[in-house]
Amino acid sequence: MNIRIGQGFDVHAFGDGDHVMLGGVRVPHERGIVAHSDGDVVIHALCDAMLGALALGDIGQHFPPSDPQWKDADSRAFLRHCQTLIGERGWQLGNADITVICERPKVGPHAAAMRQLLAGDLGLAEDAVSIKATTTEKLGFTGRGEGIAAMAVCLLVRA
Ligand SMILES: Nc1ccn([C@@H]2O[C@H](COP(=O)(O)O)[C@@H](O)[C@H]2O)c(=O)n1
Ligand SMILES: C[C@@]1(CO)OP(=O)(O)OP(=O)(O)OC[C@H]1O
Repeated sequence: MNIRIGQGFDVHAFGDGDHVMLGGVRVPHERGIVAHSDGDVVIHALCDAMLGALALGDIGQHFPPSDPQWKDADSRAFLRHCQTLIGERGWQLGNADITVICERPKVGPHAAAMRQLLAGDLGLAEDAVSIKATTTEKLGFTGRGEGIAAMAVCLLVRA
């Protein structure tokens, strides 16, 4: 087969702070994120999609939350690592589609910046990186504003 598909999902709770990192973009918010790293759910979900397409486990196996090396880490380092793994195995990322799930912050105003940054990091055209967002109509933990979630799907093609 010359194509592979991968999917990823991540959740983080809101905590103290004044911003959330989403797709490498610092988004002002009245809450922060509880996480070992910078808590970027967009990048974590995307990394899990990339690792899933390679059947190489998940982000926690590559960057254990018990390892102080990853405390407050910039999640873009995880993304670059996953991109390297893809290249080493003779694949290249075709496209990625990501959905952020939260009531707030509003993602739409920051989506273009996220696409630009992620596409740059991944060596892709911006139209190969999609960022979408939805609320859960005030239902569940995202609806109550307790946390934020992201889902990602990606396609790998033979290099
Ligand atoms: N955090 C969010 C959530 C949603 N959006 C945008 O609003 C649209 C409507 O959301 P519904 O959950 O009511 O369907 C959605 O399609 C997004 O365009 C957003 O930007 N940020
Ligand atoms: C990213 C890592 C890094 O230690 O920790 P967290 O920032 O807590 O994020 P999570 O989505 O739980 O993924 C696990 C870890 O790999």
